[in-house]
Amino acid sequence: MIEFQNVSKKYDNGVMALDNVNIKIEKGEFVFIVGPSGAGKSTFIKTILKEVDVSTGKVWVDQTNITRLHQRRVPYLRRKVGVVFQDFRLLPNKTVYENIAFAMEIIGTNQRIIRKQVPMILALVGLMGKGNVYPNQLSGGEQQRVSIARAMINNPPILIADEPTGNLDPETSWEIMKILRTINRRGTTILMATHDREIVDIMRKRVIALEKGNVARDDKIGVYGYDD
Ligand SMILES: Nc1ncnc2c1ncn2[C@@H]1O[C@H](COP(=O)(O)OP(=O)(O)OP(=O)(O)O)[C@@H](O)[C@H]1O
Repeated sequence: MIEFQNVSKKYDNGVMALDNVNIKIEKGEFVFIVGPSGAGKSTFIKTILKEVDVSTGKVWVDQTNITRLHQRRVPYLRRKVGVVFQDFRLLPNKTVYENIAFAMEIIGTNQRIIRKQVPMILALVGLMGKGNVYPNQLSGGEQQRVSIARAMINNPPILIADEPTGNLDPETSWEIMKILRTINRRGTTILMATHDREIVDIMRKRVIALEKGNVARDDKIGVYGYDD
């Protein structure tokens, strides 16, 4: 589903953010990406979204070599990868329903389908009946649920979650993890970058640790393994 073959990324300032990275992630896996600050986690994620171009090596996403992908094709790549961020990134002037519907409108889905699908995804994330409220009327955990709903509404095969629990208390974080686990069990490949030790240690999933741009660990059932 995702493969990095000898991938290096050197930024213009000379920083080697990824240094000969080889990683293969199969369809349906749940993978944690951990590592100290500056280890290359964000660069790794941005590479999959083609927000950064690699310096050398090849990146495959859903059977496409995206290192060769024409800029014109990038929107199609992004449809295959839902993304959730620590800070939710919802549109403040749109309701919950409109935030999610917007993700369907921009790919040309007709309103009849949107009206049917949005309530279904709201039910999946446990927000039934919240379609008409605005993001600032919701708790952090609820906003993150909206952001997951928006990321999943077009049913991408891959979901990237970049520190999705970073702004949430432990109890709310676990509610979010339950939703991600449900989505994963339905077949979506999930990649989650995190600094949350408890979650990584309890979930017992594959853990890839990046350090200074290198894969320092890659364990089928791994642990967080840092003191921060
Ligand atoms: N646009 C950029 N230009 C130059 N250097 C960059 C750029 N983005 C990141 N870097 C550098 O590349 C290295 C890896 O950064 P990256 O953001 O990928 O790490 P990270 O593991 O995501 O860190 P954090 O946990 O703090 O988010 C760091 O040394 C960083 O300073």
